[in-house]
Formats: sequence, structure tokens, C-alpha cells
Amino acid sequence: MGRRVVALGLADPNFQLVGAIDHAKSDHLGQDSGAVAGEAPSGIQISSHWPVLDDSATNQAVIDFSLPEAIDGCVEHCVKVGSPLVVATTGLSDEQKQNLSEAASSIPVVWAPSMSLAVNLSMKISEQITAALKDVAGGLDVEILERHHRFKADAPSGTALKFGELIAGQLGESTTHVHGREGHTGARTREEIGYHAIRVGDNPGEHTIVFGMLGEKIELNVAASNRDCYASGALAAAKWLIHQNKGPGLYSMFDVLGMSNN
Ligand SMILES: NC(=O)C1=CN([C@@H]2O[C@H](COP(=O)(O)OP(=O)(O)OC[C@H]3O[C@@H](n4cnc5c(N)ncnc54)[C@H](OP(=O)(O)O)[C@@H]3O)[C@@H](O)[C@H]2O)C=CC1
Ligand SMILES: O=C(O)C1=N[C@H](C(=O)O)C[C@H](O)C1
Repeated sequence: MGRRVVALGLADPNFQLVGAIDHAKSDHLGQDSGAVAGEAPSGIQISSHWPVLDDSATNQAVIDFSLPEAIDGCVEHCVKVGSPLVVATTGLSDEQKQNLSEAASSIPVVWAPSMSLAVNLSMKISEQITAALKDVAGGLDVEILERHHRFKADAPSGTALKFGELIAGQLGESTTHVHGREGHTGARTREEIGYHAIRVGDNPGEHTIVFGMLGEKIELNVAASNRDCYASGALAAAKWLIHQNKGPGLYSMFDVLGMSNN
């Protein structure tokens, strides 16, 4: 994802790339970030150190697509210099999420498991479908299937979990979350949302929400054809933080896309 953020950021005259961070043992240290991204050289070398900038850090945004192990250092840096932060990394622990919320009391943070417009719109639609069907005669069964590339480190995807959280918000407090099923499970309960994580090839991310009833079903499918929807969403989030001059707070892609209240 770092490569695509660099490539799309370099192609957009609204952005100036000022740093490209990797971990201290990365093979890419010292290499030109544009070249590593498959583009023309950017003049910005990949480094394990945060750049020291002359300009105010509040006019810069950090975009994080990394690993849960990396997030605490990134948050610490942004709080120290007062830089707005876009967090796309998934699989964060409860403690890391709490840390991020606390950081958002001093810096603006956009945090979303999917930066994709289509995914965020589908999340809103899934809330509406659930609200309309939750009391349907015979009951509503919601199952969430996600497919991703074989390299993905966390399961289920952060996006699947977010779909589940939003749908549970409509179903009610007694909702339970069941991950996969095996053996003599007994009949499905009315309260559960099921999650199924498929890992295949180079799939850039696909989510299917099945709304099953007795006699009919709806399947809401949202699928990326490449990863640029996430990179361009993260860049849009950074632009939103800077151009809207956002103060400290924890924002979502719903805020960025103007979908918070519908
Ligand atoms: N919100 C969204 O829209 C999206 C979120 N994601 C999430 O973003 C994350 C990254 O995904 P992806 O790019 O596919 O994963 P990759 O594993 O390809 O990339 C993560 C990169 O972070 C590097 N890294 C590891 N430690 C650090 C560190 N301390 N500081 C800086 N960089 C570090 C890794 O280096 P090395 O390989 O050497 O370990 C690797 O290059 C995942 O959590 C994924 O789920 C992905 C797509 C969309
Ligand atoms: O790792 C990925 O690739 C993706 N991760 C995110 C997630 O866990 O939801 C978003 C997207 O689906 C791609």
C-alpha cells in the first residue's frame, strides 16, 4: 500500500511528498521512494527516521499503512510534532485503539479499516438493509464473507469487523459474533453474525454481506479491482484534514466522505 500511496501522491499536484518511512531493518532504506513505487525518482529516500521539517507539522499529514507493531511509534511521533494522522492499518489491539483515541485529543486523526468510497457507501447501505429487515417474519440471518490476497496478516479483515459492528448496532445489544463454524454447531441462533475469511491469490479485497431470510436473501457485494481505491481514499482523508483545518478529534471515512449523518 505504501507504494501506491507514494505513486498516487506524486501524481497529484496538491501533494508534496516529504518523507517515506520503513522499519530499521528494511531492505529499502536509502532507496528512492518514487523508484521503489515504480515511478520516476521523487528525491525522497526511504528512511527509518521521521523527516525533520522546516514547515509547520500541522500542514503535513502522516498516512500509515503498516503493521500493528508499527502504529504506537507512529502515533507517538505525530503527537510529539502535532501532525494530523491517517491510520489505515488493521488488526490493532484494544490497547492500541485506546491509545489512538487518546492521541486524538491532541491531534486530528482519521481512522478507518477501509478508505474505499464503495466500501464506506456499502456500510451505510448495510445499516439500512438491517434496519428494514431486522424484525422480518421468520428472522434475519446476517453472515459476512471476506476475500483477500494470500499475504494478508489479519483475519477477519478490519472492514468485515466494521460491517459487523455497524450491523450489530442496528440488530441490538444481544448480538453475538461467530467466527467460522466447524463440527456439531447446533442450529444457528437468531442473535449471531457469522464471519468467514477467505485467503486467495492476489484478491485486493472483497466483502459480501448476506442477509438471509426464510424464502429469500439479499447479498451485498463490494469488491476492489485493484488497491488504488484505498490509496486514493487515504490521500483524500489527508487532504480533508489539512484543507478543512480539522482540530483534534477521531474522525472516520464517513466524516471525510460527508456520510456521517445518513
Ligand atoms: N484501511 C484501508 O483502506 C486498508 C488497510 N490496509 C491495511 O494496511 C496494512 C498494510 O497493508 P499492506 O500494505 O498490504 O501490508 P504489507 O505487509 O505489504 O506492508 C506493510 C509494510 O509496513 C512495513 N513495516 C513494518 N514495520 C514497520 C515500521 N515499524 N515502520 C514502518 N513500516 C513498517 C513492512 O515492512 P516489511 O515487509 O519489511 O515487514 C511492510 O513494507 C494492513 O494492516 C492492511 O490490513 C490495507 C489496504 C487498505
Ligand atoms: O490487507 C488488505 O489488503 C486490506 N485490508 C483492509 C481490511 O483489513 O479491511 C482493507 C481492505 O479490505 C484491504
